[in-house]
Amino acid sequence: MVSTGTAIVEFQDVTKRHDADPGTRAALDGISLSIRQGEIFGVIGESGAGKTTLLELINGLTAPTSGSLTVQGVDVTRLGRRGLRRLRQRIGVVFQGIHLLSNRTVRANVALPLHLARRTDGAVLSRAEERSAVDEILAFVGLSHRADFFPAQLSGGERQRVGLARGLVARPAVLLCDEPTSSLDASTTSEILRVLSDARDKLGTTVVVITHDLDVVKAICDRAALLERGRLRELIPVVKSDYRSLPTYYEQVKRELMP
Ligand SMILES: Nc1ncnc2c1ncn2[C@@H]1O[C@H](COP(=O)(O)OP(=O)(O)OP(=O)(O)O)[C@@H](O)[C@H]1O
Repeated sequence: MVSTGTAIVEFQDVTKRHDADPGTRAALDGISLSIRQGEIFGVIGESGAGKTTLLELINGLTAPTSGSLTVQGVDVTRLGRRGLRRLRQRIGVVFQGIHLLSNRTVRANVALPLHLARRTDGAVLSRAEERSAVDEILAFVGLSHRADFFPAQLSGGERQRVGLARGLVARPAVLLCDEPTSSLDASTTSEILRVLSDARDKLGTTVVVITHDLDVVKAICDRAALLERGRLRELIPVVKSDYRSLPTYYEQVKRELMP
């Protein structure tokens, strides 16, 4: 699926102050931008630029101090607790550190968002539907053979893919990812980028991804917002390469260490 051009997330003059003191710099200051349905949208900028705050606003984890923010046409600043819970069910998250439950299997970790939806809003899926949703998404991220493993038995890249499966299992309209490839080697990064590209192309998910790695932006993003000290410095249409053309780990070692 390609981007339809319809806005799915819209910031209008959004400012966020974490600190009530007007003397301190706002984490985000007068941000206006639209994220289009079906695109992979990068969020880049130096440490402290406001990237995580931007993601937390989309998810309703924190509220704007001023301005308006809509997700699928709904003004998130006007939502009560129940509305926010519903919003979060339509938004998958893969935050830094993943936080898998170490005493649960891969399958149980991935099923977690479905269980939470069941607890908060009654049974959404039957147990059989739930199991097949988990099986399908594990196949999608290439981890069917790890379903009954525990997180400690997995590699870092596999754990990250479990995090992506958990973020996608409820088939969210939007997937928010904070540094999904940090501290992964080149080949593992490529695997993660394939899953994100497939999520957009095959599941129609809109993906918003924070990254410090500009190769990641070039490989999968349609556009990227460059934040600087809380302001939108540039909105960049990305001239894409392809995640499959990223150098392998061996090629990187050769280039950097064996010139
Ligand atoms: N909960 C909070 N309370 C107070 N200040 C905060 C809070 N969260 C973030 N900030 C401040 O808001 C600004 C933006 O932080 P944010 O985490 O959004 O930046 P970032 O671009 O994600 O940084 P990094 O790349 O280091 O994760 C920073 O000055 C930060 O110190």
